[in-house]
Amino acid sequence: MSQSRILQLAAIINKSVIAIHEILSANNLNSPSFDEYAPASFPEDISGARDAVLDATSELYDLLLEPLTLIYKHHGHNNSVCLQAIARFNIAGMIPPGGQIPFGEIAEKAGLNEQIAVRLLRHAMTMRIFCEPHPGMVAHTQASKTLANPIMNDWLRVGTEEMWPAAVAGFSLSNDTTESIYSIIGSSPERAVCFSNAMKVFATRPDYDPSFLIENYDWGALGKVQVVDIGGAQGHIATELARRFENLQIVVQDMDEVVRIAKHGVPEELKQRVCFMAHDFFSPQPIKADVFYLRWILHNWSDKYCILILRALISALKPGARIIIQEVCMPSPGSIPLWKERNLRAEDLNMGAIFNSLERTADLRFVIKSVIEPKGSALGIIEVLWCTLD
Ligand SMILES: C[S@@+](CC[C@H](N)C(=O)[O-])C[C@H]1O[C@@H](n2cnc3c(N)ncnc32)[C@H](O)[C@@H]1O
Repeated sequence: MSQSRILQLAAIINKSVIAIHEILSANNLNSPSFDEYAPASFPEDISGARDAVLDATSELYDLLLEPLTLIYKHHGHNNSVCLQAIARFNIAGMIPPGGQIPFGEIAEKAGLNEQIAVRLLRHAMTMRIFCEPHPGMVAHTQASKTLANPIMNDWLRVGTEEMWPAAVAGFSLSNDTTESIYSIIGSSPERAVCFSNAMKVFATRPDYDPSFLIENYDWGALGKVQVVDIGGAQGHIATELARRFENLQIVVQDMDEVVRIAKHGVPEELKQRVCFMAHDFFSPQPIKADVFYLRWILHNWSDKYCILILRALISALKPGARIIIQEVCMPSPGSIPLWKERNLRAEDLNMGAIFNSLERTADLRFVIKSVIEPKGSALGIIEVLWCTLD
Protein backbone atom coordinates (compact mmCIF):
# COMPACT_ATOMS: atom_id res chain seq x y z
CA MET A 1 0.00 0.00 0.00
CA SER A 2 1.38 3.44 -0.88
CA GLN A 3 2.25 5.68 2.02
CA SER A 4 -0.54 7.99 3.14
CA ARG A 5 -0.19 11.68 2.26
CA ILE A 6 -0.04 12.77 5.87
CA LEU A 7 2.89 10.41 6.49
CA GLN A 8 4.62 11.67 3.33
CA LEU A 9 4.19 15.23 4.56
CA ALA A 10 5.45 14.34 8.03
CA ALA A 11 8.55 12.80 6.40
CA ILE A 12 9.17 15.94 4.30
CA ILE A 13 8.81 18.08 7.40
CA ASN A 14 11.16 15.86 9.43
CA LYS A 15 13.86 15.79 6.76
CA SER A 16 13.67 19.52 6.01
CA VAL A 17 13.58 20.60 9.65
CA ILE A 18 16.72 18.55 10.29
CA ALA A 19 18.38 20.30 7.32
CA ILE A 20 17.39 23.73 8.71
CA HIS A 21 18.59 22.81 12.18
CA GLU A 22 21.97 21.66 10.84
CA ILE A 23 22.52 24.85 8.84
CA LEU A 24 21.54 27.06 11.80
CA SER A 25 23.79 25.11 14.17
CA ALA A 26 26.71 25.26 11.74
CA ASN A 27 26.29 29.05 11.69
CA ASN A 28 25.91 29.28 15.49
CA LEU A 29 22.36 30.57 15.08
CA ASN A 30 19.54 29.84 17.53
CA SER A 31 16.45 27.87 16.65
CA PRO A 32 13.61 30.15 15.34
CA SER A 33 11.53 31.56 18.18
CA PHE A 34 8.63 33.96 18.83
CA ASP A 35 10.69 35.59 21.59
CA GLU A 36 10.81 39.37 21.26
CA TYR A 37 14.61 39.30 20.90
CA ALA A 38 14.69 36.51 18.27
CA PRO A 39 16.34 37.48 14.94
CA ALA A 40 13.83 38.60 12.30
CA SER A 41 15.43 36.97 9.26
CA PHE A 42 16.92 33.66 8.17
CA PRO A 43 20.13 32.79 6.33
CA GLU A 44 19.60 32.41 2.57
CA ASP A 45 20.93 28.83 2.54
CA ILE A 46 17.93 27.48 4.47
CA SER A 47 15.47 28.83 1.90
CA GLY A 48 14.89 25.54 0.00
CA ALA A 49 14.25 23.52 3.18
CA ARG A 50 12.18 26.38 4.60
CA ASP A 51 9.94 26.41 1.50
CA ALA A 52 9.47 22.64 1.88
CA VAL A 53 8.51 22.90 5.55
CA LEU A 54 6.15 25.84 5.06
CA ASP A 55 4.30 24.15 2.19
CA ALA A 56 4.19 20.72 3.85
CA THR A 57 3.02 22.06 7.22
CA SER A 58 0.30 24.17 5.62
CA GLU A 59 -0.90 21.21 3.51
CA LEU A 60 -0.92 18.97 6.57
CA TYR A 61 -2.79 21.62 8.57
CA ASP A 62 -5.37 22.08 5.83
CA LEU A 63 -5.78 18.31 5.39
CA LEU A 64 -6.70 17.98 9.03
CA LEU A 65 -9.45 20.63 8.90
CA GLU A 66 -13.02 19.95 7.89
CA PRO A 67 -14.24 21.91 4.84
CA LEU A 68 -16.10 24.78 6.54
CA THR A 69 -13.13 25.66 8.72
CA LEU A 70 -10.80 25.24 5.77
CA ILE A 71 -12.86 27.66 3.68
CA TYR A 72 -13.35 30.32 6.29
CA LYS A 73 -10.19 29.90 8.36
CA HIS A 74 -11.81 30.76 11.69
CA HIS A 75 -13.52 33.92 10.40
CA GLY A 76 -10.21 35.08 8.95
CA HIS A 77 -11.55 38.56 8.20
CA ASN A 78 -11.45 39.19 11.97
CA ASN A 79 -7.66 39.06 11.85
CA SER A 80 -7.82 42.55 10.39
CA VAL A 81 -10.19 43.73 13.14
CA CYS A 82 -7.60 43.24 15.86
CA LEU A 83 -4.71 44.30 13.63
CA GLN A 84 -6.49 47.57 12.83
CA ALA A 85 -7.00 48.33 16.55
CA ILE A 86 -3.36 47.47 17.33
CA ALA A 87 -2.13 49.84 14.61
CA ARG A 88 -4.65 52.65 15.17
CA PHE A 89 -4.00 52.86 18.92
CA ASN A 90 -0.29 52.13 18.58
CA ILE A 91 -0.58 49.38 21.17
CA ALA A 92 2.82 47.85 20.43
CA GLY A 93 4.44 51.18 21.33
CA MET A 94 2.84 51.08 24.80
CA ILE A 95 4.68 47.95 25.93
CA PRO A 96 8.21 48.48 27.22
CA PRO A 97 10.91 46.34 25.60
CA GLY A 98 11.47 43.29 27.76
CA GLY A 99 8.61 44.34 30.06
CA GLN A 100 4.89 43.74 30.43
CA ILE A 101 1.82 45.83 31.27
CA PRO A 102 -1.73 44.97 32.34
CA PHE A 103 -4.58 44.87 29.82
CA GLY A 104 -6.25 47.66 31.86
CA GLU A 105 -3.37 50.08 31.26
CA ILE A 106 -3.48 49.41 27.51
CA ALA A 107 -7.25 49.95 27.48
CA GLU A 108 -6.88 53.24 29.35
CA LYS A 109 -4.14 54.58 27.06
CA ALA A 110 -6.08 53.55 23.94
CA GLY A 111 -9.38 54.90 25.25
CA LEU A 112 -10.92 51.43 24.89
CA ASN A 113 -13.25 49.50 27.13
CA GLU A 114 -11.02 46.95 28.96
CA GLN A 115 -13.12 43.96 27.92
CA ILE A 116 -12.76 44.94 24.26
CA ALA A 117 -9.00 45.43 24.64
CA VAL A 118 -8.67 41.96 26.19
CA ARG A 119 -10.69 40.35 23.41
CA LEU A 120 -8.79 42.10 20.63
CA LEU A 121 -5.38 41.35 22.10
CA ARG A 122 -6.13 37.74 22.97
CA HIS A 123 -7.17 37.23 19.37
CA ALA A 124 -3.90 38.80 18.20
CA MET A 125 -2.03 36.46 20.58
CA THR A 126 -3.42 33.47 18.69
CA MET A 127 -1.48 34.91 15.73
CA ARG A 128 1.67 35.19 17.93
CA ILE A 129 1.34 38.96 18.10
CA PHE A 130 1.85 39.82 21.82
CA CYS A 131 1.76 37.18 24.53
CA GLU A 132 0.34 36.88 28.03
CA PRO A 133 3.26 35.67 30.18
CA HIS A 134 1.19 36.03 33.39
CA PRO A 135 -2.61 36.20 33.53
CA GLY A 136 -3.73 39.74 32.69
CA MET A 137 -0.27 40.95 31.61
CA VAL A 138 0.77 41.70 28.02
CA ALA A 139 4.33 41.39 26.70
CA HIS A 140 5.97 41.47 23.29
CA THR A 141 6.64 38.65 20.90
CA GLN A 142 9.03 39.09 18.00
CA ALA A 143 6.12 40.19 15.77
CA SER A 144 4.61 42.74 18.16
CA LYS A 145 8.07 44.15 18.94
CA THR A 146 8.46 44.83 15.19
CA LEU A 147 5.31 46.95 15.36
CA ALA A 148 6.77 49.05 18.18
CA ASN A 149 8.76 50.79 15.42
CA PRO A 150 6.44 53.68 14.39
CA ILE A 151 7.25 53.19 10.70
CA MET A 152 6.18 49.53 10.94
CA ASN A 153 3.06 50.57 12.79
CA ASP A 154 2.25 52.95 9.90
CA TRP A 155 2.72 50.02 7.50
CA LEU A 156 0.08 48.08 9.45
CA ARG A 157 -2.21 51.13 9.55
CA VAL A 158 -2.06 51.40 5.78
CA GLY A 159 -2.75 47.67 5.48
CA THR A 160 -5.78 47.78 7.76
CA GLU A 161 -7.15 51.29 7.22
CA GLU A 162 -6.48 51.82 3.50
CA MET A 163 -6.06 48.36 1.94
CA TRP A 164 -8.56 46.35 3.94
CA PRO A 165 -11.61 48.60 3.36
CA ALA A 166 -10.52 48.87 -0.28
CA ALA A 167 -10.33 45.08 -0.52
CA VAL A 168 -13.96 44.87 0.55
CA ALA A 169 -15.39 47.70 -1.56
CA GLY A 170 -12.61 48.93 -3.87
CA PHE A 171 -10.64 52.11 -3.06
CA SER A 172 -12.99 54.47 -4.89
CA LEU A 173 -16.14 53.21 -3.21
CA SER A 174 -14.58 52.89 0.22
CA ASN A 175 -13.46 56.54 -0.08
CA ASP A 176 -16.55 57.70 -1.96
CA THR A 177 -14.40 59.27 -4.67
CA THR A 178 -13.52 59.15 -8.35
CA GLU A 179 -10.04 60.61 -7.65
CA SER A 180 -6.91 58.41 -7.70
CA ILE A 181 -5.45 56.99 -4.50
CA TYR A 182 -2.50 59.38 -4.91
CA SER A 183 -4.66 62.52 -4.84
CA ILE A 184 -6.90 61.28 -2.02
CA ILE A 185 -4.05 60.22 0.24
CA GLY A 186 -1.93 63.22 -0.77
CA SER A 187 -4.70 65.58 0.36
CA SER A 188 -4.43 64.43 3.99
CA PRO A 189 -1.02 65.04 5.62
CA GLU A 190 -1.61 62.27 8.20
CA ARG A 191 -2.57 59.67 5.59
CA ALA A 192 0.25 60.82 3.30
CA VAL A 193 2.95 60.34 5.97
CA CYS A 194 1.50 56.98 6.96
CA PHE A 195 1.36 55.82 3.34
CA SER A 196 4.87 56.98 2.57
CA ASN A 197 6.17 55.15 5.69
CA ALA A 198 4.34 51.99 4.60
CA MET A 199 5.97 52.22 1.15
CA LYS A 200 9.37 52.57 2.86
CA VAL A 201 8.68 49.33 4.76
CA PHE A 202 7.80 47.54 1.52
CA ALA A 203 10.93 48.92 -0.13
CA THR A 204 13.16 47.69 2.70
CA ARG A 205 11.92 44.09 2.54
CA PRO A 206 14.87 41.83 1.70
CA ASP A 207 13.18 40.53 -1.48
CA TYR A 208 12.97 44.12 -2.82
CA ASP A 209 16.61 44.91 -2.17
CA PRO A 210 18.25 47.16 -4.80
CA SER A 211 21.17 44.70 -4.93
CA PHE A 212 19.06 42.37 -7.12
CA LEU A 213 19.00 45.03 -9.82
CA ILE A 214 22.66 45.86 -9.38
CA GLU A 215 23.91 42.26 -9.37
CA ASN A 216 21.65 40.82 -12.06
CA TYR A 217 21.82 43.31 -14.89
CA ASP A 218 25.07 44.26 -16.58
CA TRP A 219 24.88 48.03 -16.17
CA GLY A 220 28.65 48.30 -16.55
CA ALA A 221 28.49 46.88 -20.10
CA LEU A 222 26.22 49.72 -21.25
CA GLY A 223 29.16 52.18 -21.34
CA LYS A 224 28.62 55.87 -20.59
CA VAL A 225 24.85 56.19 -20.71
CA GLN A 226 22.02 58.44 -19.65
CA VAL A 227 19.39 56.66 -17.53
CA VAL A 228 15.97 58.02 -16.61
CA ASP A 229 14.42 56.46 -13.49
CA ILE A 230 10.73 57.06 -14.17
CA GLY A 231 8.67 57.40 -10.96
CA GLY A 232 11.94 56.99 -9.07
CA ALA A 233 10.53 58.46 -5.83
CA GLN A 234 13.27 59.46 -3.35
CA GLY A 235 16.00 58.26 -5.73
CA HIS A 236 16.91 55.32 -3.49
CA ILE A 237 17.51 53.03 -6.48
CA ALA A 238 19.23 55.71 -8.56
CA THR A 239 21.73 56.50 -5.81
CA GLU A 240 22.57 52.82 -5.30
CA LEU A 241 23.04 52.35 -9.05
CA ALA A 242 25.15 55.47 -9.43
CA ARG A 243 27.30 54.54 -6.44
CA ARG A 244 28.12 51.19 -8.02
CA PHE A 245 28.36 52.17 -11.72
CA GLU A 246 30.37 55.26 -12.56
CA ASN A 247 29.28 55.03 -16.20
CA LEU A 248 25.67 55.99 -15.33
CA GLN A 249 24.24 59.50 -15.45
CA ILE A 250 20.79 59.27 -13.86
CA VAL A 251 17.78 61.59 -13.87
CA VAL A 252 15.08 60.64 -11.37
CA GLN A 253 11.63 61.75 -12.49
CA ASP A 254 8.61 61.90 -10.21
CA MET A 255 5.71 64.16 -9.29
CA ASP A 256 6.55 67.75 -8.42
CA GLU A 257 5.73 67.38 -4.70
CA VAL A 258 7.96 64.31 -4.40
CA VAL A 259 10.88 65.83 -6.30
CA ARG A 260 10.79 69.08 -4.30
CA ILE A 261 11.77 67.17 -1.15
CA ALA A 262 13.74 64.26 -2.62
CA LYS A 263 16.24 66.41 -4.55
CA HIS A 264 17.85 67.58 -1.28
CA GLY A 265 18.73 64.00 -0.32
CA VAL A 266 21.35 63.24 -3.01
CA PRO A 267 24.70 62.43 -1.35
CA GLU A 268 27.36 65.09 -2.09
CA GLU A 269 29.63 62.66 -3.97
CA LEU A 270 26.84 61.69 -6.41
CA LYS A 271 25.46 65.14 -7.18
CA GLN A 272 27.30 65.26 -10.51
CA ARG A 273 25.59 62.09 -11.71
CA VAL A 274 22.19 61.93 -10.01
CA CYS A 275 19.64 64.69 -10.40
CA PHE A 276 15.88 65.09 -10.11
CA MET A 277 13.26 66.38 -12.47
CA ALA A 278 9.53 66.89 -11.95
CA HIS A 279 7.76 65.08 -14.77
CA ASP A 280 4.30 63.58 -15.17
CA PHE A 281 4.90 60.20 -16.80
CA PHE A 282 1.73 60.54 -18.87
CA SER A 283 3.29 63.53 -20.71
CA PRO A 284 5.77 63.06 -23.58
CA GLN A 285 9.19 62.15 -22.25
CA PRO A 286 11.48 65.18 -22.64
CA ILE A 287 14.83 63.32 -22.31
CA LYS A 288 16.23 61.24 -25.18
CA ALA A 289 17.96 58.83 -22.82
CA ASP A 290 19.72 55.53 -23.49
CA VAL A 291 17.82 53.66 -20.76
CA PHE A 292 14.34 54.22 -19.34
CA TYR A 293 13.93 52.34 -16.09
CA LEU A 294 10.55 51.75 -14.46
CA ARG A 295 10.52 49.97 -11.13
CA TRP A 296 7.23 49.17 -9.45
CA ILE A 297 5.35 51.63 -11.66
CA LEU A 298 3.26 49.66 -14.14
CA HIS A 299 1.71 47.39 -11.48
CA ASN A 300 -0.05 50.49 -10.11
CA TRP A 301 -1.95 51.08 -13.35
CA SER A 302 -4.48 49.22 -15.45
CA ASP A 303 -3.49 48.31 -19.03
CA LYS A 304 -5.11 51.44 -20.45
CA TYR A 305 -2.81 53.70 -18.38
CA CYS A 306 0.29 51.51 -18.79
CA ILE A 307 -0.09 51.95 -22.54
CA LEU A 308 -0.19 55.73 -22.05
CA ILE A 309 2.91 55.63 -19.82
CA LEU A 310 4.84 53.56 -22.39
CA ARG A 311 3.50 55.54 -25.33
CA ALA A 312 4.75 58.77 -23.70
CA LEU A 313 8.28 57.38 -24.21
CA ILE A 314 7.98 56.84 -27.96
CA SER A 315 9.04 60.30 -29.09
CA ALA A 316 12.17 60.02 -26.90
CA LEU A 317 13.23 56.57 -28.10
CA LYS A 318 16.43 56.73 -30.15
CA PRO A 319 17.84 53.65 -31.92
CA GLY A 320 19.17 51.19 -29.33
CA ALA A 321 17.30 52.77 -26.44
CA ARG A 322 16.26 50.30 -23.75
CA ILE A 323 13.26 50.15 -21.47
CA ILE A 324 13.97 48.21 -18.31
CA ILE A 325 10.96 47.27 -16.22
CA GLN A 326 11.31 45.79 -12.77
CA GLU A 327 8.08 44.23 -11.56
CA VAL A 328 6.67 41.12 -10.01
CA CYS A 329 6.38 38.42 -12.72
CA MET A 330 3.35 36.35 -11.76
CA PRO A 331 4.29 32.66 -11.72
CA SER A 332 2.20 30.02 -13.43
CA PRO A 333 0.16 28.06 -10.86
CA GLY A 334 2.20 25.55 -8.87
CA SER A 335 5.56 26.66 -10.29
CA ILE A 336 6.85 28.14 -7.02
CA PRO A 337 6.30 27.16 -3.36
CA LEU A 338 2.62 27.56 -2.54
CA TRP A 339 3.17 29.93 0.41
CA LYS A 340 4.99 32.32 -1.93
CA GLU A 341 2.37 31.97 -4.65
CA ARG A 342 -0.38 32.67 -2.09
CA ASN A 343 1.38 35.91 -1.04
CA LEU A 344 1.79 37.00 -4.67
CA ARG A 345 -1.84 36.25 -5.51
CA ALA A 346 -2.94 38.21 -2.42
CA GLU A 347 -0.76 41.15 -3.55
CA ASP A 348 -2.31 40.90 -7.00
CA LEU A 349 -5.84 41.17 -5.51
CA ASN A 350 -4.62 44.10 -3.46
CA MET A 351 -3.52 45.91 -6.62
CA GLY A 352 -6.97 45.28 -8.07
CA ALA A 353 -8.72 46.74 -5.02
CA ILE A 354 -6.48 49.77 -4.64
CA PHE A 355 -5.54 50.71 -8.20
CA ASN A 356 -7.82 48.66 -10.44
CA SER A 357 -4.52 47.19 -11.68
CA LEU A 358 -2.75 43.83 -11.48
CA GLU A 359 0.52 42.00 -11.07
CA ARG A 360 1.36 40.79 -14.57
CA THR A 361 3.03 37.94 -16.34
CA ALA A 362 5.53 38.91 -19.05
CA ASP A 363 3.14 40.03 -21.85
CA LEU A 364 4.05 38.50 -25.22
CA ARG A 365 2.89 41.58 -27.09
CA PHE A 366 6.10 43.22 -25.95
CA VAL A 367 9.25 42.30 -27.80
CA ILE A 368 11.20 41.30 -24.77
CA LYS A 369 14.95 40.97 -24.91
CA SER A 370 15.29 39.22 -21.57
CA VAL A 371 13.49 38.39 -18.36
CA ILE A 372 15.75 37.90 -15.36
CA GLU A 373 14.27 36.52 -12.14
CA PRO A 374 16.99 36.80 -9.47
CA LYS A 375 16.80 34.12 -6.77
CA GLY A 376 15.26 35.61 -3.63
CA SER A 377 13.99 38.76 -5.35
CA ALA A 378 10.30 39.69 -5.41
CA LEU A 379 10.83 41.61 -8.65
CA GLY A 380 11.84 40.31 -12.07
CA ILE A 381 13.90 42.49 -14.44
CA ILE A 382 12.38 42.73 -17.92
CA GLU A 383 14.27 44.32 -20.77
CA VAL A 384 12.02 45.53 -23.58
CA LEU A 385 13.41 46.42 -26.98
CA TRP A 386 10.32 47.39 -28.82
CA CYS A 387 6.69 47.49 -27.86
CA THR A 388 3.77 46.72 -30.17
CA LEU A 389 0.85 47.55 -27.87
CA ASP A 390 -2.03 49.28 -29.59
C1 LIG B 1 5.18 52.35 -6.11
S1 LIG B 1 6.10 53.81 -6.22
C2 LIG B 1 7.60 53.21 -6.93
C3 LIG B 1 8.77 54.06 -6.53
C4 LIG B 1 10.13 53.55 -6.99
N1 LIG B 1 10.22 53.40 -8.42
C5 LIG B 1 10.50 52.26 -6.29
O1 LIG B 1 10.71 51.25 -6.96
O2 LIG B 1 10.59 52.24 -5.04
C6 LIG B 1 5.34 54.71 -7.59
C7 LIG B 1 5.97 56.06 -7.84
O3 LIG B 1 5.29 56.66 -8.97
C8 LIG B 1 5.16 58.05 -8.72
N2 LIG B 1 4.09 58.59 -9.58
C9 LIG B 1 2.76 58.35 -9.49
N3 LIG B 1 2.09 59.01 -10.46
C10 LIG B 1 3.05 59.66 -11.18
C11 LIG B 1 2.99 60.48 -12.35
N4 LIG B 1 1.83 60.75 -12.95
N5 LIG B 1 4.15 60.97 -12.85
C12 LIG B 1 5.33 60.68 -12.25
N6 LIG B 1 5.45 59.90 -11.14
C13 LIG B 1 4.32 59.41 -10.63
C14 LIG B 1 4.85 58.10 -7.24
O4 LIG B 1 5.08 59.39 -6.69
C15 LIG B 1 5.80 57.03 -6.68
O5 LIG B 1 7.04 57.59 -6.35
